[in-house]
Amino acid sequence: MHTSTRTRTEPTVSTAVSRELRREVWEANLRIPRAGLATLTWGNVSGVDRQAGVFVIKPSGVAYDVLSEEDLVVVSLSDGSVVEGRLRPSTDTETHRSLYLAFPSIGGVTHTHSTHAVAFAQARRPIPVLGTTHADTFNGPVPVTAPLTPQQCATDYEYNTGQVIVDLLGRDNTRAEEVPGALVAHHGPFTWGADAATSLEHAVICEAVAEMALHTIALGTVEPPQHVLDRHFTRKHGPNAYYGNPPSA
Ligand SMILES: O=C(CO)[C@@H](O)[C@@H](O)COP(=O)(O)O
Repeated sequence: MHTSTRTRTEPTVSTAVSRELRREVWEANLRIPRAGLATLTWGNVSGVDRQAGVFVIKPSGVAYDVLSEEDLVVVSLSDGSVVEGRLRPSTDTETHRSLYLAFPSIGGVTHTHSTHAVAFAQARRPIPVLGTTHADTFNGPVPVTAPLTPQQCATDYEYNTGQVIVDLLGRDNTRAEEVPGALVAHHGPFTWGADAATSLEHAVICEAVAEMALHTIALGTVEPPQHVLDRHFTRKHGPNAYYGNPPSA
């Protein structure tokens, strides 16, 4: 189903999730190709409604240019079953679910195969913090997991792909908030955030800092001063943040 020739279906009324969440997840998925983060259909975004106990995710293998809001699939957070939708959900659905279950404050997850982040994942190297662009968003290197074992691949492969990230972050929700993404070894980046749109934004940043890091490594790296990095992270996060303006301003 990689082609762009699927015809759009007529909208149906959804009952399992709000129109707002469905719209937000749909828009975040459309931003994957617009941000240059995916070849073909190599990326997916989801968003969770914890009160309803479900999350909404892109269907597997559907081209972004024909993806409709009604194509999205609603999945149970507790057991991964499809609650609503006529298409098969993303093959990465269980990875998203394991991240939602491990980190209670995240509201959205994005997975892509963006080129520079994948290069680090394939080299099995974390993306190092080399400057303030990185430190603005990630309070530390973007870490890389261990490769999955034969056992982890044989059973529950996609769920285990999430679990190696969860293990990497020590099952620590605060750490997941401060480092909102990780590289799965030989696979690629998963990022998350307070909602689907923020998880997508973190995927954009992850790719940008990976590209910058590769260029810096080619030139020769210099250890950045930690106090400058800390200053940048705290400008945007925590009680003393002062970056940006509220949407209403
Ligand atoms: O890793 C892969 C494929 O190897 C997937 O993330 C990517 O192709 C997206 O899959 P879906 O179309 O979401 O099932």
